[in-house]
Formats: sequence, C-alpha cells, structure tokens
Amino acid sequence: MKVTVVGAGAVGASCAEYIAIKDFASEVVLLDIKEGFAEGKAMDLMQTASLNGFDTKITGATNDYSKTAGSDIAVITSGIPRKPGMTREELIGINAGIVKSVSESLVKHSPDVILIVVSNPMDTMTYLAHKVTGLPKNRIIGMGGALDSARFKYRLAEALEAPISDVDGMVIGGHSDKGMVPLTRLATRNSVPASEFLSEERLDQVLQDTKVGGATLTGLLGTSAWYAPGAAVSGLVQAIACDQKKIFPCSVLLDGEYGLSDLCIGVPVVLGRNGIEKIVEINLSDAEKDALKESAEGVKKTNELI
Ligand SMILES: NC(=O)c1ccc[n+]([C@@H]2O[C@H](COP(=O)([O-])OP(=O)(O)OC[C@H]3O[C@@H](n4cnc5c(N)ncnc54)[C@H](O)[C@@H]3O)[C@@H](O)[C@H]2O)c1
Ligand SMILES: O=C(O)C[C@H](O)C(=O)O
Repeated sequence: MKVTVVGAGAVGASCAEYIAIKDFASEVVLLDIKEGFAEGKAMDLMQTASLNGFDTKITGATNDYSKTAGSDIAVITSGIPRKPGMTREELIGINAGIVKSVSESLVKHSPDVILIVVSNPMDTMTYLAHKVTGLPKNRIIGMGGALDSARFKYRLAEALEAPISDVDGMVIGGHSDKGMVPLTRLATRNSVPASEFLSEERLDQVLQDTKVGGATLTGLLGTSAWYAPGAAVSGLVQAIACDQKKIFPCSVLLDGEYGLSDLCIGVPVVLGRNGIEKIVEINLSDAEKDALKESAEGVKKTNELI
C-alpha cells in the first residue's frame, strides 16, 4: 500500500506520522514544493521509526511526481492555512490553483489513485478535484466531517463530564464555521441519547462550540490546527487501505442523495478498498434537513468562485 501526502507542512506531516505509527502502509511519500522540506520531514519521521516501532518507509520529494507513481491513496494538504479572524473560504484565491495543479499531477502518475482532499475551503476544493480529474465519484473524498465529529465528541464529553470513549456523535454538512450540522439529536453516551443528560441550552452550546472548533484553535495557535486533522485523515486512509467498511462523514459528490446535486458536502459514507463504497442516507428531522440545505447553499456559493 503506497500513500502519497502532498504538502509536508503541519497537517501533511502530522498525517504522515499517524499513518506510519498505525503501521498499515508499506510506503508513504511526502511531497512539497519547498526545496528539501519534504525530504527533511521524511528523514526526521524515519528517525522516529525505531522509537515508535513502525516499519512504514517514509520518503520525501521536492515537487517530483514521478516519486508518487503507483500510489493507491493520495492526500492533498498543500495550500495556505487561515490566520485568526479569517474564514476558510478566504483561502480559495490561492488554494484553488494549487489543488488544481496538484490533483492533475497526482492522477497523471497514479491513474488508479483514491484522492483525499484536505486543503480549504475543503468542500469546494473536493468539487474542484472532481472537475479537473474526472475521476469516478467513489475515488474523491473530502476530509472535514471526521475532524468535526471528533471535535463534537470532545465537546460532548466535556459537557457530559464523561470519558470521550463513552460518547458518540456525528457532524454532517459543509466544513465551514456556519455550515456544519452537528447532529445533537443523535448524539449518545453509551447508547443513551445525550439529551437525557443535558439541557437543550447546554446541547446548543455544544453545537455552537463544535461549529467554531477550527476558528477557536486558529485564534489560539495563530494558524490552523494539525494534530486532530492529521489523525482524522489517517483514519480515512486506514479505513480505505484496510478495507474496514467504517462509516465516516465525508465530503462527497452528491447526485440526488439528501435532495442535493452537483456539489460536494459532508454526509455519512462507508469507506473501504474502493473508496466511497456507499453513501448512507439517514432520516433527518425537518430542522436538520433545513440546516443541511442552508449549508449546501453556502457551499454552492463558494463553488461559484472557482
Ligand atoms: N479539511 C480539514 O479539516 C483541514 C484541517 C486542517 C487544515 N486544513 C487545510 O489544510 C491546508 C494545509 O494546512 P497546514 O496547516 O498544513 O499548512 P502549512 O502551511 O503548514 O503546509 C502547507 C504546505 O503546502 C506546501 N505547498 C504549497 N503549495 C504547494 C504545491 N503547489 N505543491 C506542493 N506543496 C505545496 C507548502 O510549502 C507547505 O509546506 C490549509 O489549506 C488548511 O486550511 C484543512
Ligand atoms: O480551521 C481551519 O481553517 C482548518 C481546518 O479546517 C480545521 O477545521 O481545523
């Protein structure tokens, strides 16, 4: 299993590290445009192999896509991150050009690749990757919902004063401050609805905190987060590489599912060796349907900018 990660910055390196530590891939290629940067990150990570006990071979490349040839999965993290006070949508001017050229180069060297798009604004970048590569829709996956759901669980556990392993929850919709739809109605603590433990007001606070999860961290760090994003990507890569058939909310091209078409937005999917094996249509309440529709309108507006 060969995995390429384009962009050896904060998220790309974190993602490569988690993939290596989980030890399911034979090879990870890190590629960056900055001279020597990916090679340096790869060497540093390889020097953790004996300490962390993995056999995955990590190599670096400076913009040389021949090194990525034959990749089974490629992750696109290249592009600029936001600074405090910015929205993800404001990154489109620079990141669209980067994602376009990177997607084309990846597919040219690995025609059978499954692409995972991370660069922001992620739903629009995933849609752009479809437009420029023409890959079948099961082979382009946007990562946002897995991260947003992890942040939702963090906030739920905080409110419930429970261990995170005791809670479950999912966020669908666009990966944006306004567009996320945390499904509080379906959140649980060990199979019991969270609403049995928390007031409506407290659950709403959990929802609001989840939606601005990325912005909160950007305010604290001065740039956007990388540990949870890297871990979330590694989870998707592992589900595909190991044919796990796990459900994750991912940004995928919709063709009538949830009453939406011609956009990529976060919905639950089954991930396995074919990438998106199935889009799972769950029954949403009227309020959740309205929130998803509004989120889709926001994503479509951003798509118009490409
Ligand atoms: N979808 C998500 O959930 C999510 C989560 C976190 C970050 N992000 C996004 O991921 C992107 C990367 O964030 P980061 O914190 O790692 O940024 P970063 O600046 O640390 O790293 C980005 C890397 O991309 C490289 N790069 C730029 N243009 C390139 C090109 N044409 N080819 C190859 N490499 C190129 C840069 O040299 C840099 O090393 C941002 O757009 C950020 O908003 C998305
Ligand atoms: O918040 C950001 O800009 C980066 C990423 O989308 C995140 O949610 O951490």
